[in-house]
Amino acid sequence: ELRAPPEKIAIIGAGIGGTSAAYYLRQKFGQDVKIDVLERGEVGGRLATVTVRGQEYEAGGSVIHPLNLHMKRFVKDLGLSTVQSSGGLMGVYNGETLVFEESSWFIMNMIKLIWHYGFQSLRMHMWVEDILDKFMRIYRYQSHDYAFSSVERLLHSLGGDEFLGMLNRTLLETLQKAGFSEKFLDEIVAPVMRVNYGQSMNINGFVGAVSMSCADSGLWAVQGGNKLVCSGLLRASRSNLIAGSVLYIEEKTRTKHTGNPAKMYEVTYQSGSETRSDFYDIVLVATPLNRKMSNITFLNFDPPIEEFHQYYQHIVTTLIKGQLNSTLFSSRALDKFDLSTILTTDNSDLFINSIGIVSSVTENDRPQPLGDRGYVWKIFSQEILTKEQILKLFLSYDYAVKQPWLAYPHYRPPEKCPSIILHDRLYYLNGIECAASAMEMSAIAAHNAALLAYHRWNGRTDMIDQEDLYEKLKTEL
Ligand SMILES: Cc1cc2nc3c(=O)[nH]c(=O)nc-3n(C[C@H](O)[C@H](O)[C@H](O)COP(=O)(O)OP(=O)(O)OC[C@H]3O[C@@H](n4cnc5c(N)ncnc54)[C@H](O)[C@@H]3O)c2cc1C
Ligand SMILES: CC(C)=CCC/C(C)=C/CC/C(C)=C/CSC[C@H](N)C(=O)O
Repeated sequence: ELRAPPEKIAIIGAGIGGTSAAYYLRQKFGQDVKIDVLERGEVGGRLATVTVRGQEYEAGGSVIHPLNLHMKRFVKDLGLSTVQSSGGLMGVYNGETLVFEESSWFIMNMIKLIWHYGFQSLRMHMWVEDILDKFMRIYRYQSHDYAFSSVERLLHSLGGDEFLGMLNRTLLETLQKAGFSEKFLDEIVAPVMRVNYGQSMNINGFVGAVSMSCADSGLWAVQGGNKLVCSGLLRASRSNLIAGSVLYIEEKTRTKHTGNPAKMYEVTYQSGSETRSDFYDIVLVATPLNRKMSNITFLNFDPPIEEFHQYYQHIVTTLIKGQLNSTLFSSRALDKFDLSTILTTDNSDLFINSIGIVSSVTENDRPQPLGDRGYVWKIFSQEILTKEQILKLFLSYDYAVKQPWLAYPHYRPPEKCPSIILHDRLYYLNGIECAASAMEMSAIAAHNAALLAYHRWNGRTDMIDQEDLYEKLKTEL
């Protein structure tokens, strides 16, 4: 028998994690519960666009994998449209020369890859596919309402000791052990890690596999901007958005309107010049917990809630409309230069991680040049680019917009993921980023936290941390 639903739930953060949590909590707890989403910045968080000459471009989370089923479902349920991420040709620059260049002919490309790296790229594709196959089990578990109390248990249920092992070893160790050559790792794998996570092959093997999956075809984005999913989910869940920066969370005993005392969480937040607070039965924290990013203090918890010190990688996205100085990368002049993305090898002398032509959030086709002064290029770098650096990259440019981020965890295996259950009815979503940071990972964490909160509220421990779920659900068919 189910207990009466909670009266009020707070979610801190209106990024994809917080807004999908609102959506799944509404599904589980029904229409009567009041859901407040507290956000101190913009709805969308790390899903954000910037405007270049009147057009919007993704500056944060931009591409979505075709097998990211939560994101797919949100887009469908919210009636949004999608755009395909434009392919274009990719090259890899090592600071002196292009060590690899894609060809527009499929066969030619295959021959080039085999010539350079033997069958390593095919083996890599198979390695990623095997991991994705296991990863996809999460959708089955979640559709049957199963939840996990820790990131490690969730990953173990998907890929057993192999997945936990990937969290504890570097991608480099994992792939060397699997027999990949140094040349392939340096010229293909390391550049993919640099464009996606701004880090070397010393990240954990799991996030390495997630990052390599971006080489698959069929990547897509939301027409109008990925952040539209967040505002759509807030609306669909009929949550109440509160503009405010959460300062403290404290457990207190309150007398409910039934006259009974109950343990609740007091959430104190700054809204403009005012400090306000409210009481909640359940709280979900959907932002990375550290001083630099959220600065939330947990007051008077016994035992105290641990301090989180996870270091997030500083990355700068720069969008520039201009004419590329192609001679920086090759001897060919711009009219003969057909690459639209240039990745870089792990060379500390380079001041960029990658540079590529991007489409605006409304373009559904190949990117178009904006007027006569070239395409819009997206550059990822560790530091803010100086004018001199921009002038090295471009023959001319007429607009540059820079967006710095604390983007994703600085991965340093072995990873110890933060707890999901911080206290009795206080949950933390972003611990999942220690395995891999991506929109879909936040959506998975949100669904899991909503199920976990629901089962724990109703005392349904049988739905939490079930072992051998894969086998159990197979025989259930
Ligand atoms: C440059 C870049 C490129 C990326 N590219 C991709 C990609 O192509 N594909 C992909 O899948 N992922 C990508 N990612 C990762 C993806 O964007 C993130 O994993 C995801 O958006 C995280 O969502 P979240 O809701 O968990 O966190 P966030 O989006 O960070 O949301 C947390 C929210 O909480 C708010 N907040 C923080 N503290 C407080 C407080 N005290 N009180 C109230 N509100 C607070 C913040 O303002 C923020 O809005 C990229 C990230 C970056 C930075
Ligand atoms: C979670 C799974 C199985 C797959 C997600 C794959 C994916 C889309 C990962 C995103 C990785 C990431 C942080 C990319 C950042 S850069 C993206 C893009 N190259 C750009 O130019 O913006």
